[in-house]
Amino acid sequence: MTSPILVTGASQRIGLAFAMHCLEQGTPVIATYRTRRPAVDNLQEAGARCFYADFATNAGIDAFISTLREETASLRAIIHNASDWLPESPDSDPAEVMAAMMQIHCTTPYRINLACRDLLENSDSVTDIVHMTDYVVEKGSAKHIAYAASKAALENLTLSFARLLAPQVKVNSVAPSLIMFNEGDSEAYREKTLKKSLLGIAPGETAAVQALQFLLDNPYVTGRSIGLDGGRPLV
Ligand SMILES: NC(=O)C1=CN([C@@H]2O[C@H](COP(=O)(O)OP(=O)(O)OC[C@H]3O[C@@H](n4cnc5c(N)ncnc54)[C@H](OP(=O)(O)O)[C@@H]3O)[C@@H](O)[C@H]2O)C=CC1
Ligand SMILES: Nc1nc2c(c(=O)[nH]1)N=C([C@H](O)[C@@H](O)CO)CN2
Repeated sequence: MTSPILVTGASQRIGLAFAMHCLEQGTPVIATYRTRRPAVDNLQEAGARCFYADFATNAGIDAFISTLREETASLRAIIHNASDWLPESPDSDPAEVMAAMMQIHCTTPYRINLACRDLLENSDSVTDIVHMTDYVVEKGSAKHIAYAASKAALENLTLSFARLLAPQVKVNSVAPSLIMFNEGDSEAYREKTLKKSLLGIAPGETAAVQALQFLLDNPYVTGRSIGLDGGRPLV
């Protein structure tokens, strides 16, 4: 019996695309959502076990961990995808922005990895954790300072958990820059952002799905970050 892959934040975009990809490959999926969209119904109909989870509080994290442990005795992989891209703004409290960013991008993966490591180790084959970080870990961000810092913390978790869990569990990051725009992104923003990379495209979810599948398939990569950035560092 193939152990399931946990994908957090799977109600839309990259998380949804990877969850669907896993199901199409015949791999069971446990997916979390915070907003019940029609896509979650589609995911459920495709065979995923979908659970509500709001990681904004530690109680929310712990409630999901309890649900997960009731649901399965083993995991093939954990994909920490859930994320909020919060900018600094004049009407937001910097302390609240930093707390929210560290909660979703650092505390949530940290607590789930520690509480569920045995589910990954209860496997007769090597298993995986993947943290979805961000290109800005390398460069910082003037407009998403707390976000970038929290993703840098997540990147460091990759190093620590790779040390802690080897050789049974591989732990890596995928560090995207622009993958896909959000509804409401202006034409001016889109044009400006596309110019930030050598390849000048927004590749869409498939690029992220391919990177994630590469990490799950490759037996000799751990503690590393796969840059998914169209050559942005060279611009
Ligand atoms: N898209 C891009 O171009 C880029 C993406 N990345 C990273 O890749 C990953 C996927 O990106 P993308 O698909 O755009 O992500 P989204 O912005 O679509 O966020 C993914 C999901 O995270 C969930 N989420 C947010 N906050 C919480 C919370 N407190 N508790 C539980 N779930 C929460 C949301 O759930 P719901 O909608 O159900 O409320 C959302 O659907 C992210 O980690 C992102 O930072 C990095 C660089 C570029
Ligand atoms: N959780 C999210 N994180 C990020 C998103 C997003 O939509 N959701 N988008 C970006 C941008 O595409 C950026 O990489 C390019 O401007 C970054 N993080």
